[in-house]
Amino acid sequence: MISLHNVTAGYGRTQIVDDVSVDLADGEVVALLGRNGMGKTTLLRALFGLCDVFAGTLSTDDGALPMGRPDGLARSGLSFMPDDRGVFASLTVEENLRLARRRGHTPPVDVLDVFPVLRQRLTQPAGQLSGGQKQQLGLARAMLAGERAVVVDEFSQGLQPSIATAALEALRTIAATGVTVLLVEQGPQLPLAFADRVLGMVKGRLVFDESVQRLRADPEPLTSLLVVG
Ligand SMILES: Nc1ncnc2c1ncn2[C@@H]1O[C@H](COP(=O)(O)OP(=O)(O)OP(=O)(O)O)[C@@H](O)[C@H]1O
Repeated sequence: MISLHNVTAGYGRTQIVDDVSVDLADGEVVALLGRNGMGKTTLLRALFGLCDVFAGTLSTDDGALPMGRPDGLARSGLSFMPDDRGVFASLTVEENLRLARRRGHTPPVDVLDVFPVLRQRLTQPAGQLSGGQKQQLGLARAMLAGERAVVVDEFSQGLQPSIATAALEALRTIAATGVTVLLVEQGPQLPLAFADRVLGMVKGRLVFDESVQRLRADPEPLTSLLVVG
């Protein structure tokens, strides 16, 4: 279990994320949804120290995790793909992948099978990749590094639907080994097909926490969350 307690965060004096608490189970695939500007990215950034954290804690069953310390979280097996994808432009695809790999940890998927274009471009600098290819490299890196949790912002940005589906199938396989997966996604389609649970954010607060099983039967709450009223 990964638990966030009373996380409040923002930029400078501006508070964006407002007192967010949530538990994420081992092996669970959770989608964080909400309209533009509601604070989804800021919540993920808070965990990994990429904005100002005013209050809150992050913990697992084993104890507290160093919220806001990307190096400490990486050592604890939490990986993060930020919205700019977090790849090293001057390093080759192969070097980017090698740096993400954790010693002693082999994910249950071969990322080069999930993203075949990366195999063709192993020797190319990541900076020369297209936007969609960088997204695939960022996801591959997150999959390699996430021994305990994989956290991904703007999951399907720039991905062809078939690649997004392959990536989600891979993340499900990874989750089946007990890794927690948390994804920010724009639309409801992929979460409804692949996630276990949907969290909804409005104006920095989590206002919605529902199993996908229930949402498949009645998607109306999702529509209210995502459509500008
Ligand atoms: N670096 C920043 N400095 C100040 N305000 C920011 C910064 N980044 C984002 N914000 C503001 O924080 C609020 C929440 O933005 P955030 O990116 O977290 O939302 P989001 O739900 O992820 O939306 P989107 O899907 O558009 O990325 C917005 O009002 C945004 O303008």
